[in-house]
Amino acid sequence: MGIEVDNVLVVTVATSETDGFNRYLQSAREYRIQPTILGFGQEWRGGDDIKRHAGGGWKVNLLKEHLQKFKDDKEKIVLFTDAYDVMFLGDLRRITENFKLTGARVLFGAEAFCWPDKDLASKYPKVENGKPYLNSGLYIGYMPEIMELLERKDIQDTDDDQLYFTEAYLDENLREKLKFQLDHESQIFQNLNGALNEVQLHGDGKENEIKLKNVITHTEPLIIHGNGPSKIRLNHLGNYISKAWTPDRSCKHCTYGLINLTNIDTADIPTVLVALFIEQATPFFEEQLLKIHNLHYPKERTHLFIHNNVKFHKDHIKEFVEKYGKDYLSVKEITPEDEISEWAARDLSLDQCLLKECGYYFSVDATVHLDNPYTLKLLIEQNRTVVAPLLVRNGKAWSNFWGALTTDGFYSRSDDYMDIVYNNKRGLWNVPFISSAYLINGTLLKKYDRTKLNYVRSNYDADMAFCANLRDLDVFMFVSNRLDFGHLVNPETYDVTRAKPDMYQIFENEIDWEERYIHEDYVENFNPNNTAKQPCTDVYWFPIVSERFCKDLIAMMENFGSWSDGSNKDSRLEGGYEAVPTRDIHMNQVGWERHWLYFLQRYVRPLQESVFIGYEHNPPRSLMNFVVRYRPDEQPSLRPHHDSSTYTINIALNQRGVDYEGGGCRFIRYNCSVVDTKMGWLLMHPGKLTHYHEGLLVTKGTRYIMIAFVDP
Ligand SMILES: O=C(O)CCC(=O)C(=O)O
Ligand SMILES: [Fe+2]
Repeated sequence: MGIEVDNVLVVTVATSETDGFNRYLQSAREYRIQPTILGFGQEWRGGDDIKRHAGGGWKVNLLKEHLQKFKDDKEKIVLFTDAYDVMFLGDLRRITENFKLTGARVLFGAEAFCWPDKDLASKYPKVENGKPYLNSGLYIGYMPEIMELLERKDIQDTDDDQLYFTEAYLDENLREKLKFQLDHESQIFQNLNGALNEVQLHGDGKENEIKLKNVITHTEPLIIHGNGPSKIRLNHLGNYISKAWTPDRSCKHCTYGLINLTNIDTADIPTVLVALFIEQATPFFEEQLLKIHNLHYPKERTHLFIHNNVKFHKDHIKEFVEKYGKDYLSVKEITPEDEISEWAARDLSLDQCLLKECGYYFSVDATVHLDNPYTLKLLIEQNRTVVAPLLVRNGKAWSNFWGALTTDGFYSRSDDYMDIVYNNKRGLWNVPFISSAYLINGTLLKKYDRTKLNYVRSNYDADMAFCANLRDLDVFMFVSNRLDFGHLVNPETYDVTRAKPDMYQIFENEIDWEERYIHEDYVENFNPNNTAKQPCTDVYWFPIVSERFCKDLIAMMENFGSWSDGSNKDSRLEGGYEAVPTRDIHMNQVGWERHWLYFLQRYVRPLQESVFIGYEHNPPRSLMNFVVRYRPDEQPSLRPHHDSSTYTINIALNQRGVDYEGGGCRFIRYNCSVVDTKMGWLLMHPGKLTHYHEGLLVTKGTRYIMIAFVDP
């Protein structure tokens, strides 16, 4: 074709560095295109709102002025594009080749809507295929024709540029004279508005590039323009196209603009305001706080802002602040008594960040567990205006981002949502909604005050309002799953009217539950190099639950308080009679039976199967599940007996020598006692025939054990 790409002048207008502008530049760099940027650093003069196409005459005037010095170069080609909502998808050679093939001397992008004056639609020539109407965000042409078009008549800065070019195009004589055409079928220009269903992504393994195809016109557009309301879709496509993410699954745009905080003196590390929001009672909150505290980021560069709206968590916050508060640069605490709403508190936290001249703002909700202590550092190093770590409820598709939006701004699932949530795809994703935890660069807070950047909007909750505002400001929201950062706990069934409500969360938040309540050495029980401890014949001894479990279970029982009276009459049992009564409380009396049975199946059964080989009963059946209390002045011991079980488990809930003296379990046939029981360890023994046993005398204090008669 004989076109020198350096004879193409690529021009755009951008007044400031926005996320969209950075994306535009990155796409240009990807195809070795060097655009000239007009208007940079200036106040926008082209009318109210660049995005709505109203106005924009300034762009025409800037270009006209800029081209003066080139206007005698008749062979020069001018390619004009908008900037904030445009990406290059191919290089200048392909763009100019396709241009030449059209035979036009001036070629504008086409779109589905006649804008800004829809009454002009009837004046347009009919087209068979493709889009009929002119869009002025993307165009290309030879210098003489472009100049003639630009100089056709005066245009005010605030006049509408699209109307200006439309009028020229609708002038049939001029159209003929300038060989002025529209790219109806997107040979080069893809305006996205009104064409959302026409474009698809196709992986091209050979070129290791994901290509945009127009499946209606069967073309591969080379420049895309997210005009009007199609920006959200462009943001989505932009995660892939322009080699942002390649078919070999590498995230190329992830590494763009990274900064490095390693080897920086602490004094030079940017300050961060960590804003913590406790808006509803949330399980495993103590761990949540510790994970924030354990972030590898200097505390002397960290401000804390805490909005606690939940009385239940007051003590957690109090303890935390008392213990660690002094480590931080500052701590600001808003309590439930302050009665400040979520949106107001979030607004306040942004102001607090400004007040402290923070480098970054990091918002974290009570449900967020930052398991990766490098999260904050990594997010800062990612160097985006707004970036969230991907957080997902364990084993669920519930996450802290939305991949797409409905037209009224609510949740909609993008085609890649599951792949991202399950980490089938790893990368940095520009999405329309994030929540729960996100980092904001302090420069954004300086740029927009609380009239633009806030958490208030009717019908929207605080998060949705904030994201809607960010979208309106064309600020990108990225969510990253380049690494694992943490997870979300599920607060839905958390019932703080119970004593120790976290104990009840074994189903909804199993992994957190396990982390807190299962003995740290539990997995060692399955280490093939270990043989199970056997303090008496066929009595096995396993670490199973944490000290916290023991304490919480005792607290659940003592809170309930109605211990049985130790007589043979027991209305809780089917027969109403207990031959060998203890002072006890059954699991079902504290609403914990279902949980306990699950615990038996999940944690106890595998232990049983590992020592009593060949006996399998899944799920284990157990009707008698209870906590026993021994006291010298109440019931201090239990006479010899058999249990109605295939096997019995007996968990020590407190400590001999600390909480009580004496006690233990004696197996009479073997003349063998286990007295040095260990908190959180269980004894497992056959219930009948061979293991006739008794509970030994407690001489001082209180002994608690947890008993289950499995498979009676
Ligand atoms: O005190 C003990 O350890 C034994 C308790 C017992 O055997 C039972 O409750 O059935
Ligand atoms: Fe027993």
